[in-house]
Amino acid sequence: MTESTPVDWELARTLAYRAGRDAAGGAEEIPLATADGRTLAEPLRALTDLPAFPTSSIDGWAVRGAGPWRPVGRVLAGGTPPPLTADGECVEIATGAMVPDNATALIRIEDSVTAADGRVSGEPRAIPDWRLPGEEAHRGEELFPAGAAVDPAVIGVAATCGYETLAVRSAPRAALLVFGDELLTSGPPGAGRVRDSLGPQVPGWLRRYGATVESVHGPVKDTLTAHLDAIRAALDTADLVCTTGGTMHGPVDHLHPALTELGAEYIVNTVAVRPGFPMLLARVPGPDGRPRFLAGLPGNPQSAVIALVTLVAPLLAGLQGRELPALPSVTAGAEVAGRGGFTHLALAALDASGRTATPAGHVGSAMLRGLANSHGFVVVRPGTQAAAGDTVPFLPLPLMPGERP
Ligand SMILES: Nc1nc2c(c(=O)[nH]1)N[C@H]1C(S)=C(S)[C@@H](COP(=O)(O)OP(=O)(O)OC[C@H]3O[C@@H](n4cnc5c(N)ncnc54)[C@H](O)[C@@H]3O)O[C@H]1N2
Ligand code: MOO
Repeated sequence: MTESTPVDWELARTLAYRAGRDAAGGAEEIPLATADGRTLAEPLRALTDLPAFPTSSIDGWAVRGAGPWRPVGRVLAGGTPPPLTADGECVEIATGAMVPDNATALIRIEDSVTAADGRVSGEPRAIPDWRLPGEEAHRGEELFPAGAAVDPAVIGVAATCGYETLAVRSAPRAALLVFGDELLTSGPPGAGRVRDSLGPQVPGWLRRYGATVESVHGPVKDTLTAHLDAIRAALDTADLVCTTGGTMHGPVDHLHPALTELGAEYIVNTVAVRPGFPMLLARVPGPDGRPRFLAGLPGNPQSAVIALVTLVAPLLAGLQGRELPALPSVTAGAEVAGRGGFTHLALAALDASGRTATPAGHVGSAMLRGLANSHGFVVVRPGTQAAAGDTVPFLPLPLMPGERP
């Protein structure tokens, strides 16, 4: 039986993050439109001035000198206009069109009058109605550093600059193995059997933390041989294998013996956190010599999610070359008990302002109802407790906008 001293919760996050960062994957060049959710492997620099040319922001007239002006042509978006050659000339100009050389002002169509002889008069606005080259960015300027998350807006900026592809970190590949002969994969629970609630749930969390999910298998039979075979097969294609259940030392808990057999090295073996303390993270030699990781998530479903937010999220952040996110502070909406020498992660829902977190109900480690009604966890550090009104750290779940009322 493997006895170990639980690692402080903050330290466990840091150790998981560093392990990921030290093994961060290579870079790949992928089409821009497919880069959402990835991480920049190199700084993104402006390829040209932005805008790249003086650009009209109105429909109207580009004029030279004092009016009235004689129209000598028309310039539409996409064209390259000839210069205005003399004072008193103007061209009709469309929004987005390149402003001709020698233009001294732009006049909005609604601010202009065209006389019977065709000449145009009018007043330019006080704030010029065109955008100058380099107003948004200068050629070569760093717009986002390496390690920045790519989101739709970043993709938009890259497209504006003229990129077709982006150099991004390879997405970590994850696999999930569900242990437990008592688990049903269909129908309602009863007669000693429970439904597997982690096989269907964990892949979604892994994807939200930036991993691709290569395979999900389970329930894996409760024998050491079956565990070993399943872990070895998963390691063939995955950088990270997550297992659920079997983290303790019961008669059919085979994870620790399997890790010994595989020559794994513990990065974290049990964490001083409630719920979730039997969680673990190990480095396993991969078939190609590159390090692979195994995260042992406890079988109790809420504890499994706590292991994801505690160990797997930082590991994946590190593997993707991202920063370890700092925890925001919120106000506790009610008292949150401490857990002695352990950190307490208490499920809580944020109010509409996002600043006050009120502890949820139905938060037993075997329950998921509290999780599904929470935005994350209030963090109560060892030897402390939180009173209503106290400022406390908050560990958010990776939710999408609109997923909680
Ligand atoms: N003697 C002790 N026993 C236990 C302790 C302890 O300190 N001393 N700690 C408890 C804690 S805390 C946890 S957490 C669990 C962790 O156990 P395992 O990781 O070995 O998980 P299992 O024994 O396989 O399962 C525990 C529990 O969770 C249910 N389960 C498992 N997998 C799933 C799943 N995919 N979907 C839904 N439910 C699942 C399983 O049926 C058990 O009820 O150990 C405690 N015991
Ligand atoms: O991790 Mo256990 O409760 O702490 O379920």
